[in-house]
Amino acid sequence: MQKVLITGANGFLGHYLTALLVHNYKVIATGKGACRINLLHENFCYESLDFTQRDAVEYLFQKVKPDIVVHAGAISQPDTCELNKEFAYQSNVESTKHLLAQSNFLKSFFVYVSTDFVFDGQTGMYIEEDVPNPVNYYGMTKLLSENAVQAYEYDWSIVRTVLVYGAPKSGRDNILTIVAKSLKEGKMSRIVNDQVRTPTYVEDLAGAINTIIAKKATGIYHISGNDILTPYQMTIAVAKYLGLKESLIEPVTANTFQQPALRPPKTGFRLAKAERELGYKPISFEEGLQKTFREIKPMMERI
Ligand SMILES: NC(=O)C1=CN([C@@H]2O[C@H](COP(=O)(O)OP(=O)(O)OC[C@H]3O[C@@H](n4cnc5c(N)ncnc54)[C@H](OP(=O)(O)O)[C@@H]3O)[C@@H](O)[C@H]2O)C=CC1
Ligand SMILES: Cc1cn([C@H]2C[C@H](O)[C@@H](COP(=O)(O)OP(=O)(O)O[C@H]3O[C@@H](C)C(=O)[C@@H](O)[C@H]3O)O2)c(=O)[nH]c1=O
Repeated sequence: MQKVLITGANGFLGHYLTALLVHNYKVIATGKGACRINLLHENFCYESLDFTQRDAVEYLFQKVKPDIVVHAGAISQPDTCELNKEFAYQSNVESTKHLLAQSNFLKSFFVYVSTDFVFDGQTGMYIEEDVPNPVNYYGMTKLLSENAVQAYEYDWSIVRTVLVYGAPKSGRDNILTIVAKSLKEGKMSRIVNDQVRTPTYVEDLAGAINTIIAKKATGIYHISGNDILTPYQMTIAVAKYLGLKESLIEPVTANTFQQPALRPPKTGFRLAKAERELGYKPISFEEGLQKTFREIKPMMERI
């Protein structure tokens, strides 16, 4: 059975990816510090790994010799990256170089999880061949990482995705669950209505990465949902779905919603290549909402 090493396994995507890949692979889930994955499976093991530490990466790769590496770990908060550029560079770029260097000895298949934030958001609905032009430092670190991956001598794949949502098992939260909690508590939320995204249900993303590994599909793939929405439209759909007060959500423009890192105004992906080559078919945003809140209903009822 082939061995897959996953970075960022304690994260939002990492948790779902680990739970999916254990059905077909020996999974070495890695993260900083202790394991936060609630999973028991004969094909699952956890190793603590700070991937900014070159020696630690070398040691682990010599120990486990992965056939496949999925690099999902990153500092995934754009504002944190904007305010801590050296830390972001070490975490998001140098780490990738350490992982690629060790993968090179093993000729491992290298899968890198990237973002719509490599684009400037001027046109939106990007295809894989469009030219990146990041507008914030997070996007720059992800693009620099992509460039390192594309120089890798053996098989690689870059999976770009957009605003991932779902029931967080660990790792970062997402706008849908953040606003759902505020609505439940009767608090106001100010949500931008002049940014455009194609939000991605986390299990669709994990499923696409599983397919890419199974097919050893190389190159760049855009993986997201099909529905084109503003964050305001997404959160109004949440209020409607949960039967909570839409009036608690105030639409604002991005320039009044001061964030340290600029956001690309219009992103979103065209999915023709993933549909053609991977048979990728994402669920609708409506279905994604249902899945998300069915999962976290017990937590919502405790608020
Ligand atoms: N969520 C989204 O909307 C999108 C995410 N992406 C990309 O998808 C990937 C997964 O994102 P997501 O799961 O949402 O993010 P999370 O922040 O939930 O997960 C990232 C994980 O990386 C880990 N990590 C950070 N630095 C290190 C380090 N030095 N050594 C080891 N582990 C480290 C974090 O550890 P710890 O938990 O201990 O901090 C965390 O568990 C990222 O590469 C992100 O850029 C792309 C587009 C959209
Ligand atoms: C929390 C919050 C967010 N927003 C907006 C900002 C943003 O455009 C959108 C999504 O909220 P977030 O904080 O998740 O925004 P953001 O950090 O921009 O999310 C990004 O994460 C990284 C990892 C990526 O790679 C990107 O694809 C993107 O998903 O909602 C509001 O309008 N009001 C709010 O209170």
